[in-house]
Amino acid sequence: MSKIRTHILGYPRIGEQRELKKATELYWKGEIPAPALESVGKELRKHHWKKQQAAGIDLVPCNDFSFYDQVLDAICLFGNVPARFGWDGGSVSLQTLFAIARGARDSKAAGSECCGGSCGSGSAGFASEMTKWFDTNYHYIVPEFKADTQFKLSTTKIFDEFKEAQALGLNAKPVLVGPVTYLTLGKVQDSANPDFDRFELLDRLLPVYEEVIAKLAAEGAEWIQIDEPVFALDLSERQKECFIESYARLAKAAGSAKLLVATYFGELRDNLALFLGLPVAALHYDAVRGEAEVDALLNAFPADKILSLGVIDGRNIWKNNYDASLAILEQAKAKLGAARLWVSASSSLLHSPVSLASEKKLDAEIKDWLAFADEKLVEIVTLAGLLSGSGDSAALEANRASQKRRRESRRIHNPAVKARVAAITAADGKRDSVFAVRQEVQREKLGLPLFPTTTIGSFPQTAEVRAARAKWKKSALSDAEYDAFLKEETRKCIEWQDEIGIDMPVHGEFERNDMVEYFGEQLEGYVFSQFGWVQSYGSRCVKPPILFGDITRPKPMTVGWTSFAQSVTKNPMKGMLTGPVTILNWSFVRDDQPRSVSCKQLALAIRDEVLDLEKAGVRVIQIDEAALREGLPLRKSQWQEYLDWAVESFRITANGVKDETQIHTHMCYSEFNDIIGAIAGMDADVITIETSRSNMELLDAFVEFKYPNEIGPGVYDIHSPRIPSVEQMESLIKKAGAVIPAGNLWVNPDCGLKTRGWEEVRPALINMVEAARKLRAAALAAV
Ligand SMILES: CN1c2c(nc(N)[nH]c2=O)NC[C@@H]1CNc1ccc(C(=O)N[C@@H](CCC(=O)N[C@@H](CCC(=O)N[C@@H](CCC(=O)O)C(=O)O)C(=O)O)C(=O)O)cc1
Ligand SMILES: N[C@@H](CCS)C(=O)O
Ligand SMILES: [Zn+2]
Repeated sequence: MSKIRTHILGYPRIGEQRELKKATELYWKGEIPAPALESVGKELRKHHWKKQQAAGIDLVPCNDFSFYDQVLDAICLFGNVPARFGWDGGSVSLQTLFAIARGARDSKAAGSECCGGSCGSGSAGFASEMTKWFDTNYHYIVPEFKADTQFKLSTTKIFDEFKEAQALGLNAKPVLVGPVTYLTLGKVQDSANPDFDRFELLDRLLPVYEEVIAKLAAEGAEWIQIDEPVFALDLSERQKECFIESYARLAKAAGSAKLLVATYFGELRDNLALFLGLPVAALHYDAVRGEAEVDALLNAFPADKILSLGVIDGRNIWKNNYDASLAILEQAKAKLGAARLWVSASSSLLHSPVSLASEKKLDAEIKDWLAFADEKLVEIVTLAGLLSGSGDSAALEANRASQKRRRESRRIHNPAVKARVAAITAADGKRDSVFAVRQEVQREKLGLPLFPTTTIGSFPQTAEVRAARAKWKKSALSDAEYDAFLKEETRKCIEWQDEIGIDMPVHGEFERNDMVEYFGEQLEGYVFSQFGWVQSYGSRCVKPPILFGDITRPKPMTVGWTSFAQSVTKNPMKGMLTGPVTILNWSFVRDDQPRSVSCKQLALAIRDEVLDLEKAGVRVIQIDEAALREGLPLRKSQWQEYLDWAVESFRITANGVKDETQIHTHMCYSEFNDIIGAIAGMDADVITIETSRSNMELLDAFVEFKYPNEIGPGVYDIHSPRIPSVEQMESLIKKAGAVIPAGNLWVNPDCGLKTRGWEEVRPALINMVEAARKLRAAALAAV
C-alpha cells in the first residue's frame, strides 16, 4: 500500500510565546534594528519547519510566514504600493511594508509609522484599510487599485523563504494568495474613476504571477500552492471568467512545477464544476465546512488530479474524531486511490493557537479533548498512516476513548440550562413598551442634554495596567493590591470624564484583559488557555476562550465594578457588557451542538447580568455586538437564518429590563446597508457605530431605513493617533444632524480607546465635548 501524503496550507507565525509580536513591537519602538527583527523571523520559520518535519508532515509550506499579513506581502510582491507611501519602485522594504499597514507621518520617510491601526486621511501616508479575512477574526490589509495601477515583481521574500527551506534540506511548497482572490479582496480607490472594474486589472496582474511561478519552478519548487478561498463565496460571472483565464495562463507558466489550488471556509456549491475544471495538478478542499458536499466532489473529481482533503479543523481547537475523518478519507481513497489523495487541515493553521505543550494550568479533563496547531500536525500524520494501513492503531483507540470521554462528560451537559433555552418565549425578547414611549421615560429619568456625550467603554490599556495584571496573574501582586490599583485607575478615569464634561461616563474596562476573554473566564461552561494566542491583526493577538459546555453564570460578573464606578459620579454611569453573538463569534465554540443553541445559552447568562445591573441601580447598560456582522455566513442564502437567531439572542439578553433602563449597543467596522433591518430589529435604545473614517457615509443605511431609535455615529477615529479638532468633529456632527433628528443624536468616538494613549485621548475627548457644547448652544439659540 503506498503511503498517503500529508501537508498543511500554513502554520501560525506568531511563535509559541508570541515572539514575533514582541520583536516586531520592539522594532516599531526603535529598540531593535531591522536585522534583529529579520533574524527572529528566520529563527521562527526554521523552528516551525522543524516541528512540521518532526511531526512527519511530507510537504511543508513556505511564504506562509509574514511580519504582518500575507495579503500585505502580496501587495508588496506585486509592487501594488499606494503612491502616498513614496515608494521608489525598487525592492519594497520592510519599512514601507509597515508603513502601508500602520501609516507613515511623512510619505518620504515611510518608516516613521505612527499608529497601531491606521492614520486618518489628513496625514500624508495614511494606512491602507484593514478588514476581516472572510468570517475569521484575522484582519488583512486591503489592496488598493486605480484604473492605471501597474504591477511588477517587487520583493524577493517568496524566493528567499523557499531557498531558506532548501538550505535546511526541505523542498517546501511556496504559498501565494491567488489572483482572483487578490483582486476580489482589494478595493478601487480612484476618485477619477470610482466605477472602475478591478477585474480589468487581471491582464496586468497575471504576468507577475507567471514570473513568480516560473522563477519558483526554475529554483526547484515541486509544488506551488495558490489560495483561492473566494471559491467559498457567491461568484459573479466576471470572477468565474477570471478564474478560467488565470489558471489557463498560470498552468503554462508552471513548467516543471505543479500547482495546487486551495479553497477553504465553505462549500463550493455552484462553483464546484469551475473548481474541478481548473487545469492544475492538485486541488485542496475544506472537508470540515464542506462535509455535506464531499460526495458530490468525489463523484465529479477529475481522473488527472490529486485531491487534498482538509479533514482536520483549522478553525477550531477540538481533537479530531478519527473515525469520522477516516470514513471520509476511506471514501475518497476508494474513489481516487491512495496515490491521488493527500491528508491536510481544512484551512491554514494560522487561525489555531500554536501548541498545547505549554498549557500547564488547563483543566486536565478538557485538555484531553483539544488539539492546537502542533497537535493537529500529529493528527494529520496519524490519519494518513491509518489510511495507508501502516498506522498507529493504539492512537486510534486512544482517540476513540477520548471522544467517548468528551461525549459522556457530565461537565458538558446541564439539564437546567437546556430546559431554560427550551422555555424561551417571544415575550423574553420584548420590551414592555415601544421605543417612543421608552424614550420619553428615559429622557425624564436621565435628564441628559441635547447631543449627549459618551465613550464606547475602554480607556487606554497602558503598559502599567497590563503589567499590573501580569503581576497579579503571577501572584506578584495580591488580590487586594490589584483591586486597589484598578479602583484607583477607574476612579481617576471617571473623575476626569466628569471634569471635562462627558455626560454619560464609563468605568474604563481596566479590569478586563479582553472584551470576550474576560467574560469567558467568569462563565461556567468555558475554559481558557494561558498561551492560546491567535493573530488578530499585525502584532495584535487575541486569546479566544473555549466554550466547551452548557453555559451558566455562577455569580454577577460586572456588577461590583459598575456599582463602584457609579458611586464615584452623579452622572448616569453606562454599565458595559459584551453581547452573546460577539462572545460566540470570538470564542472557540463547541462543535457538538448548533451555534444558535450556544448563543441562546450565552444570551440567558448575559440577560441575568443585565437584570442584576438594573437591580443594582444601573440606569444605562451597553451590550457590545462588535462581531455581529462578521458572523454572517459567507453565502447570502444563509444570512437570514443567522440574523434571526443572532437578533433573537440579543433581544433575549437586552429586553428584560424596564422601560426606564436605557439599553445601548455598539458595532464597529461594519457596513450596515444589507443588515439594517436586523439592526433595527434588535431594538436597542441607542446604537453607537464607527462612522468617522467614512465621513459619516456609513450612516446612510440608517437614514435610508428611517432608523427610529437613537444613534451615536462616531466622530473620533480611534484607529488613528491624530487628535481630531473641535471643528472636524463639529462638522461631522452637523453632517449627521442634517439627516438624524437632533433629539436622537449622541456624540461619541468610533470605538473603545484601549489601544490609544492618554496623551491622545485627553485632548481628543476635550475637543469632542467642546464640539457637542457648541452645537448644543447653536441649537438652543435657534429655538
Ligand atoms: C475589537 N477587536 C477585538 C477582536 N477580538 C477580540 N477577542 N477582542 C477585541 O477587542 N477582534 C477585532 C478587534 C481586534 N482588535 C484588537 C485590538 C487590540 C488587541 C490587543 O491589544 N491584544 C493584546 C492582548 C490583549 C490581552 O488579552 N492582554 C492580556 C495579556 C497581556 C500580556 O501579554 N501580558 C504579558 C506581560 C505584560 C507585562 O508584563 O507588561 C504576558 O502575560 O506575558 C492582558 O491585558 O492581561 C496584544 O498584546 O496583542 C487585540 C485585538
Ligand atoms: N466596549 C468595548 C467595545 C469595543 S468593540 C471597548 O470600548 O473597547
Ligand atoms: Zn468597537
